[in-house]
Amino acid sequence: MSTLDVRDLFVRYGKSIVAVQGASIEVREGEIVSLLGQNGAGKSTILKTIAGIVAPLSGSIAYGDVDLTAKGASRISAGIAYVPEDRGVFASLSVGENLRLGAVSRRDRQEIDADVEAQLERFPILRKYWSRGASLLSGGEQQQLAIARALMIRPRLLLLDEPTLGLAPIIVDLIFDVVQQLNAEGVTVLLVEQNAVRSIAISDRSYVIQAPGRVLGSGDARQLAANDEVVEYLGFSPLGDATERGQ
Ligand SMILES: Nc1ncnc2c1ncn2[C@@H]1O[C@H](COP(=O)(O)OP(=O)(O)OP(=O)(O)O)[C@@H](O)[C@H]1O
Repeated sequence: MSTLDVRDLFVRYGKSIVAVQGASIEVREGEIVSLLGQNGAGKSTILKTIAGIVAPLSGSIAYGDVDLTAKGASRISAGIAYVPEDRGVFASLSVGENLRLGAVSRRDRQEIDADVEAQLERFPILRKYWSRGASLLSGGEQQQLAIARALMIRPRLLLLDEPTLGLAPIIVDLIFDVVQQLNAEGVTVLLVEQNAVRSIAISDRSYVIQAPGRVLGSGDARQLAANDEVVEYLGFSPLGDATERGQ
């Protein structure tokens, strides 16, 4: 059982911008956990630090017995895949080339082919546009490509940053469905989302993050709903009962 254990994380940009201030987060194997909060709360920075894109000032990040703050710690070897908010697809490459790039660290050619096929089954639009330049895809199609590419490392833990941001409702439904499907297949998911209602509904637990990068409260929908500060900050009760405020 590998648990992602983030403890007392502090992250600064430059000398003066404190983005994360003492956040501690735990994601147990098999869970869907979401990080919720307003713009600028520090959610993306927490995810980027776990993904190794940003270095923490202090604090520890461990996945099972792997110390992810150690120099040269490989997320890919640890089984961690990251889908950034900007999706990070290579605009000058085709859909197929982008997808195959996700397996660049692997040598098992036949299994890679099988995994490509599995992703094309999961996301039929990628089969349709296999040879098309990735820059020609819509935002929702690019998001599907970004998730499919991340899955090509066969992650045990998937980090998703705002996967539904700016997408049409039907694609938002598809992405939330995919997250649940992947979880049912055994992938642990840490999700940063603006869509707090949908995220809480599919998550085992959520962390509500308040600027600058502090955990205001955490737990399942019932526990969040019992926390007045969290309900006040979110502007609604996660249980959708009579305590609903402003939404
Ligand atoms: N590259 C950067 N350089 C300087 N400051 C940054 C940088 N990235 C983020 N910040 C600042 O760090 C704080 C946390 O930002 P972060 O993006 O982590 O928040 P967030 O909760 O993910 O918000 P959003 O939902 O808007 O992405 C904000 O004050 C933001 O302006």
